[in-house]
Amino acid sequence: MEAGAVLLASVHLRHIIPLDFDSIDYAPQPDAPHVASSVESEDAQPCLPTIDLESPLAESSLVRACESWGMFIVTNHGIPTDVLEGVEGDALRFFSLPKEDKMKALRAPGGTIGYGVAPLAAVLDKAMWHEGFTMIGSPVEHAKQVWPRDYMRFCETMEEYQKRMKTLSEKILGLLLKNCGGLPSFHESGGPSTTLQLNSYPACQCPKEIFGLAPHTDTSFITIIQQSNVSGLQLFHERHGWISVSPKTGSLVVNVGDMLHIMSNARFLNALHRVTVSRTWHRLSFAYFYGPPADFEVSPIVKTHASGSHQAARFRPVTKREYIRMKNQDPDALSKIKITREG
Ligand SMILES: C=C1C[C@]23C[C@@]1(O)CC[C@H]2[C@@]12CCC[C@@](C)(C(=O)O1)[C@H]2[C@@H]3C(=O)O
Ligand SMILES: O=C(O)CCC(=O)C(=O)O
Ligand SMILES: [Fe+2]
Repeated sequence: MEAGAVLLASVHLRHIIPLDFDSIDYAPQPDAPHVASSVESEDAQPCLPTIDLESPLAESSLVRACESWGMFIVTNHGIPTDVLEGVEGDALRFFSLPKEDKMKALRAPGGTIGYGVAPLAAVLDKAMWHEGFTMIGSPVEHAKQVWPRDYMRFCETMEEYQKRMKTLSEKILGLLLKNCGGLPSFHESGGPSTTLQLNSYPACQCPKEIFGLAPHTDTSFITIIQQSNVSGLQLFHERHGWISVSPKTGSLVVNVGDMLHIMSNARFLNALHRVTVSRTWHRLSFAYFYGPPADFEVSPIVKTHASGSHQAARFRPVTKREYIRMKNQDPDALSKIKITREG
């Protein structure tokens, strides 16, 4: 068998094609039942920090939020309302199409872009009440399959959104890393790796029996999430348990991914989060992932103490490519690169 055929055979289509949302035809999810009921009522919950990016205190607030939560909300982020509304409108236009039209944009086996379930479903071998459309830059090849004559509008909306999100990601990371040399220039390594993922979670008759997205951490440095006005996103916090991150019109959610956790030598928490589904409402979200180039070696930035000695590195250097390969085999890839010291 040729290498390509082996790859094709090893990626089963059931790990790409979303569920049939008109039925409840999925295997029992033993660890998902009553997920929603394990969350405290929203009034009793602590609030995630909200950070005004135009405030003179933005830098210190961002650092504190990453140290204590790994996730925060940003306002005054500079993304115009029409850009936010544009992506929501065009995503809804795509996800509202009949399934056979969406299937024209199906992700290729082993590929990363196009329509399909989140790759996490294959890693965990778990059904999720979710469909996604992933793009890196222009989605033109897939959009053309779906709308042969009218694909440009969708592409322009998505390209503009990604341009704005890249600038915002670099602003946030620049502030976060200001004290330790700033965001590295990825120029010579081919630029940062960036991806936009449109997420759709249709209304579900049995919302307590299945996740929209099962608990996970993102691989990125940071992920910027725009939510439609339906709740569902939850963050795990060691002291508070699962807390809801409710949508607030015009604001964006930012979370720390594994790569920034590693680069900050575990100072910044990588956010463990999940998505629950609603019996009544169709929820959409748009996640922009900003990470290092695939072959750029990410190493912990360690502090030098006043005495001249260095803080110990808690992880060995790793490229995103190698890390993803490990994470695809075991979601707890961090433990594989942890440096343990005896004595
Ligand atoms: C750039 C990416 C990050 C992501 C894998 C992907 O290639 C595109 C989808 C992303 C996503 C979204 C849902 C959760 C997640 C773990 C998954 O399965 O697909 C993330 C991936 C990630 O952060 O590793
Ligand atoms: O739908 C959401 O709010 C979060 C999506 C998410 O976690 C992801 O795309 O990685
Ligand atoms: Fe995520």
